[in-house]
Formats: sequence, structure tokens, C-alpha cells
Amino acid sequence: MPDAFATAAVLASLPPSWQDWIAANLARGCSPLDMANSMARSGQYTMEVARAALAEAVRQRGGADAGASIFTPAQVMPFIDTTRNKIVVDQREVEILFVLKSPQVILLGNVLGSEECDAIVAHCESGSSSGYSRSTVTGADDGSSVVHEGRTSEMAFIERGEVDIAERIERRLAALAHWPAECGEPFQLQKYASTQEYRPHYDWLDPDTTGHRSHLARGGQRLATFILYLTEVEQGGGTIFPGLGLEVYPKKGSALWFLNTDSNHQPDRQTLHGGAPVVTGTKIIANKWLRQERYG
Ligand SMILES: O=C(O)CCC(=O)C(=O)O
Ligand SMILES: [Fe+2]
Repeated sequence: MPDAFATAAVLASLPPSWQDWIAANLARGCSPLDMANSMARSGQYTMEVARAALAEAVRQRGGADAGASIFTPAQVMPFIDTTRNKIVVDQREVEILFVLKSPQVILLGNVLGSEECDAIVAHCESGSSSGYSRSTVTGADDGSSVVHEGRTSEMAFIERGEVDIAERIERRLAALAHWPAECGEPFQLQKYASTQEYRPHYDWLDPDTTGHRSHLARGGQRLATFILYLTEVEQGGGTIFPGLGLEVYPKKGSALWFLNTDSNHQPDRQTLHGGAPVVTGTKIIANKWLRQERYG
């Protein structure tokens, strides 16, 4: 975040109507993150300006330090450094295999070793995991987890801190994305047998859908997605982006990255994507969603 002097200047530079809006909503107990999102959604302010103004307003209400900690990450968007063709992280050479600029989609090779993929898969099959169950999606009405005909795979979660191997990969992804591991959702594994699929959808949470708001209130928007491919698949099972004419085939140890929002954290409708039906083989992936804020 900018320093206190700079944030005071940002707040003071807003028109009185916005300053009044901030004061009134903070007094009503609104979340600063929701307010920053609304300011950015108005199109009048960048997320950086909105956050700086909100941090200052919170500081002025609550004393000197109150504003400093309301927004966790210092950066406004996670990013992957594509200035070179390889990224050295955690003693590995991660390869940049493909970059699409808008929406940003990056395919990374050698993110995980084969034995690391196997260890994560084995953990979720073992008694120390809560195991797989039929996949669900977030219900539009009340935000509960609902079975949906468009997502026929099975899923399992690895909570943060549950097992060393997952924690190590989380640290690696945090370094790759320049985003704190604390702002990531737990790994969500997806296992697809033959014919199973996840039809095209968005990963971002919709602020205009009632059921998504409770999820947004916990950690904010899903800014970016990592999909880690944990198995080789004989036929089918690509990650598809129908609007972009793009299909990425699963390759064990590779990871697909995409940004779900623009730099103002607003949902990007170009990111429609899905998992094509597996024809032969078993596809297992691990999803890691990076949130605006600390999650959990
Ligand atoms: O299976 C895939 O390749 C995509 C999965 C996906 O988009 C999701 O689980 O949100
Ligand atoms: Fe998805």
C-alpha cells in the first residue's frame, strides 16, 4: 500500500460525494473490501486508488494503524514473470510454454515433478484425506454446494497445512504468482473418469448473484486460477476456452494459469472455460484459486 501521506492525499482528492459515501458506508459497518470493489466497478477509480482511499478512511476512523492491515497483499494483482522463458523457483526451472495476453492465459511446464503429482494423488486416496465425493458448484440462490449436471467429476480438498507436500507446492505457487499463500483457497482436486466433464463456466464469483455474495465476503474475488495437471490422460480431457478457440491438453506436472478479472478485480467474461469430457484414462487436476484477501 502507498504510505500514510499518499493515502491521505488520495482520500482528500475524491469528490465530496464519494467521501460522504465512504464515511456513511463505513459507519453502517460495510466491508472496506466490498466498498473498494464497488468503487472500482463504477469505472471511476482503479482498485489501487479505491484501496488507498478506503485504507485512509479506516485509519482516520480507527486511529493510526487501523488502515494499514485491512488489505493483505501489497500488490494489486498476482502476476507471473514472463520476461524470460524459464522461472527458477524452489530449485526448479519452470518453463513458460504458452502465453495469451488477453485474457491472460499462461501454460507452465515442470511446475511439479512426477513424484510430487503422485504424492498428492496418493494423499487424496489415503485414509488421512477426507476423500472424494461427487463434485458440486456454488448455488446461485443461497451459495450452498449443489450437484450440477454440468460438473460430473468427483472432488476432494486438501486443507492448508494438512500435508507437507501440498504446503510445499503452495509456497511454490505463491512465489510464482507473487501472491501470499494465505490468500489462496485450499487445493481442490477434480477426478474425471471416462465421459466426465465440467461444462464451460466462470471461476469468478458474481457480485450480482445472491449465492455468490457470501463467498465474496470471505476473501474477496478469485483473481487468478492455477490448474495443476496431476496425471497423463490418454484421450480427451483438455481444458477448453470456447470463446478463445483454445484447448490445453493435460500434461502431468504442467500448470495452467489464467486471470479471472481485469486489473480492477472486475470479472472478465472472456475467461469462460471448462474441462472437456475424458475419453480414455483418468484426469486428476488440482485447482488453486487466488483471492483478493486472506482466505479462511
Ligand atoms: O478440468 C479442467 O480442465 C477445468 C476445471 C475447472 O475449470 C474447474 O474445476 O473450475
Ligand atoms: Fe473453472
